[in-house]
Amino acid sequence: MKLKANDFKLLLEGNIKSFSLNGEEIIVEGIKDNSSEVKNNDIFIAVKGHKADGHDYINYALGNGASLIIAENEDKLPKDKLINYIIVKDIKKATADLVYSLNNISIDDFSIVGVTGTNGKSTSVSLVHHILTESGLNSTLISTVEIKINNQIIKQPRNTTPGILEIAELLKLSSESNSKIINIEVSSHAIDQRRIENLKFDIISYTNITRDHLDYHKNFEDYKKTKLSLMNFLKENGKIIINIDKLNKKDFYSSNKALITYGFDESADYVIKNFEQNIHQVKFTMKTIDNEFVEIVSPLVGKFNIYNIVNAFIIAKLLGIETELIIKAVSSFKGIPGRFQLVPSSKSLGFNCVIDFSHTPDALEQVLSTAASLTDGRIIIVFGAGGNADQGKRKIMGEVVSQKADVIILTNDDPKDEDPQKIIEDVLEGIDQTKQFLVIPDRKTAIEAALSFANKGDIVLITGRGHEQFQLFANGKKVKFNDYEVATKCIETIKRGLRR
Ligand SMILES: CC(=O)N[C@H]1[C@@H](OP(=O)(O)OP(=O)(O)OC[C@H]2O[C@@H](n3ccc(=O)[nH]c3=O)[C@H](O)[C@@H]2O)O[C@H](CO)[C@@H](O)[C@@H]1O[C@H](C)C(=O)N[C@@H](C)C(=O)N[C@H](CCC(=O)O)C(=O)O
Ligand SMILES: Nc1ncnc2c1ncn2[C@@H]1O[C@H](COP(=O)(O)OP(=O)(O)OP(=O)(O)O)[C@@H](O)[C@H]1O
Repeated sequence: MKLKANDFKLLLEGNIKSFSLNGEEIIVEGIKDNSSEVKNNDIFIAVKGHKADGHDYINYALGNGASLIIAENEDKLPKDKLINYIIVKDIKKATADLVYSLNNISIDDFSIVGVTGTNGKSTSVSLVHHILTESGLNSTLISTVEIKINNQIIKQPRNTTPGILEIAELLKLSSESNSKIINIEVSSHAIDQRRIENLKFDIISYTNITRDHLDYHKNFEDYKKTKLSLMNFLKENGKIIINIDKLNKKDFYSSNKALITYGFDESADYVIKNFEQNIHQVKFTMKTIDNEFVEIVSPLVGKFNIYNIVNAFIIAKLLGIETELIIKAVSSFKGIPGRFQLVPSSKSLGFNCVIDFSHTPDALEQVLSTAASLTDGRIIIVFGAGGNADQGKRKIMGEVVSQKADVIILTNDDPKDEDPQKIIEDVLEGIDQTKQFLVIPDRKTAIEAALSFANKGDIVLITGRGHEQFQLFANGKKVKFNDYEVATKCIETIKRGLRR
């Protein structure tokens, strides 16, 4: 594609501070914001980030063949050569305007569903995607666990919500596959960093807002404000869905037309009733906004998952799916890996082992309460806290676990760049040391210990890392480690020992 100065003026209307375009036309093959990905005739967008400043890589991008530099800071342009550049006031707006226009992506062609909240995003969007595809509709899923168009995996996610250029690429691919419904998880980081620039949501769903990511956000109020600001991206006739048991209606648009509520609270538009569960399934009744009574059976377990199911039900209804189809699809959705995932082989040892991704105080509380309601035996938990993340939540996680578990084994999660011992000490501050507890930093040994302690009827909960495949240590060290696989192997070893 060849673009002239006037084309850029139109595309970046009102955003240009200064520019210098040498020659008649600029050849544009692609748009990149990472210098190492730049190829001949790509535009390089220089972004000042949290770790690095893209402006420092302009020379590198030019060396890779960039045909044009778009940046915010004119002082950082190379002074020793004649280059094509445009200085803009707002780099995120410029990125979104360019990438969507040059790829002919019209946001209005899509129905975009955004799920946000501290916990329950991946489960909710994945279930919506399952309901849509089971009902014969094309759908795109953008989540922490996977990125899929219909049943085809497109790529492994790096973030919960990808950056502007990656979202644009996924919308383009979706369009080519005739998938016009986009289900995307929206993290608070993504809202703050404007990764969702130019998107317009048909539906925005809030699962809950509890403590997390206070390493990034100044305080809880700032975190909540960021989450709530997602409503600015709602289409004019869009809908907001909230869990009324967990969130305050007053924080959301007051217009009853836009807001749909669910919960056990009788005042909700969708009221959950008569819930019962065992380790394999939940069953409940739901009174819908149309006063229908719907019976739901799902292999997902836990009261928190009932919320996720109802959330997905409402989204699917708003997208036009028939109630009967939704009920059928919900009953066949086995969940996503590492979310209250049962390790079936533990059954033969007389106890249940469950892998769960809880890594916030609220998620731990939900999962421990669920486990407690499912057994008269003990709850043995293997848990830790992640590095490079909210340090203040560690003590609270220790307190929650002390209140709800019978045996606590404190271990390493993903320490990342932090000293694992320091993380353990932060969690220990919250642990009730009169409880039965052990500190076993090596995660495999901790899992082995928990599984060896378990008696008939107990539940062993292994939390914090869910589906993750690698344990992350300092200096980028990655060690293959999946909780489900490790637990399965340990159970096999215990069984072999018993047979001898
Ligand atoms: C702190 C943070 O959130 N960073 C995110 C942010 O990166 P950034 O823009 O700040 O990037 P940076 O590394 O400072 O670099 C600045 C610029 O220089 C460029 N650069 C850099 C190096 C180089 O050699 N050449 C070059 O051009 C980079 O491409 C970038 O454009 O924007 C990137 C693109 O969207 C994200 O991938 C990246 O996520 C990092 C990897 C991350 O770990 N983020 C976590 C905190 C996060 O976002 N988590 C949330 C949710 C988690 C949850 O739900 O629990 C998520 O949405 O994933
Ligand atoms: N609705 C909910 N309320 C509270 N806790 C929940 C809820 N749904 C799931 N959880 C807990 O949170 C964990 C992560 O679930 P899920 O992946 O769906 O959430 P998420 O918001 O996408 O988190 P992440 O972005 O970190 O993956 C689960 O393993 C469970 O412990």
